[in-house]
Amino acid sequence: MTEPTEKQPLLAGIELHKTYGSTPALDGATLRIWAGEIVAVMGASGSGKSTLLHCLAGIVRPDAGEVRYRDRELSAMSDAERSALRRGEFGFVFQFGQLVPELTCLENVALPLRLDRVRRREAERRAAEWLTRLEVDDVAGQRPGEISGGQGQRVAVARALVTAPRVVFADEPTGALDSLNGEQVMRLLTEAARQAGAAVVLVTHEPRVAAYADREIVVRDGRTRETVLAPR
Ligand SMILES: Nc1ncnc2c1ncn2[C@@H]1O[C@H](COP(=O)(O)OP(=O)(O)OP(=O)(O)O)[C@@H](O)[C@H]1O
Repeated sequence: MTEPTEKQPLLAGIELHKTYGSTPALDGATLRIWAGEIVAVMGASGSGKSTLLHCLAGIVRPDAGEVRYRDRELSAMSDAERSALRRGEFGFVFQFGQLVPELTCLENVALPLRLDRVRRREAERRAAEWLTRLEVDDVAGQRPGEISGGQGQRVAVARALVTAPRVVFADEPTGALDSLNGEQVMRLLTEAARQAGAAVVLVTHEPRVAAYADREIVVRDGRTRETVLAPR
């Protein structure tokens, strides 16, 4: 694969259309993500934000339009290739951390590495480093049911970043948190992603959360519109 350049985005969804039954979710949405940038996808409930994120991440196949990661078209990949791409290059954070309740926080963060056959000791060493970066090393030995929502989201961010992804998809990562915890999660998520050089696609309807991004895209009735190009 060629390196993304100034002229080539890392990830692009072009003229995406997606209909669920008779409900149009995307109606010609276009979004280009450049390496290392943080993009907020905003819009009203039901406007198509999550569907756009799922198409870009190769989770949902658009009815029309194309999604390109570097120089590869996702629809031309086999399911196995797409899931390898998601595991190797992408990280995910959702509204409710979706940590495995039976595992400790350390084991949760180490899990993606273990699935990639990294040996336990090495996986747990790297997981512990990420818990420290997200300022939740003190909950390493606890299970998700024993920690707060904010701590859980920080553990989920650590798990998303532990595999050194090129793109982190975050769908309302602070949606279940109060504003103080939400701000903390956003600060740590964006600092960690910038340090790691990962791009972030951040779906949110909160302007305060979107303020952490370099750029905002608004989705309305399944179509995208760029509003702000803020200098860093
Ligand atoms: N799996 C699905 N099956 C049927 N309809 C769906 C499905 N996913 C989304 N939709 C519909 O597609 C439209 C866009 O939904 P989407 O979840 O992408 O919007 P959103 O902007 O992320 O909304 P929210 O902010 O409420 O999460 C909505 O009308 C929704 O009801």
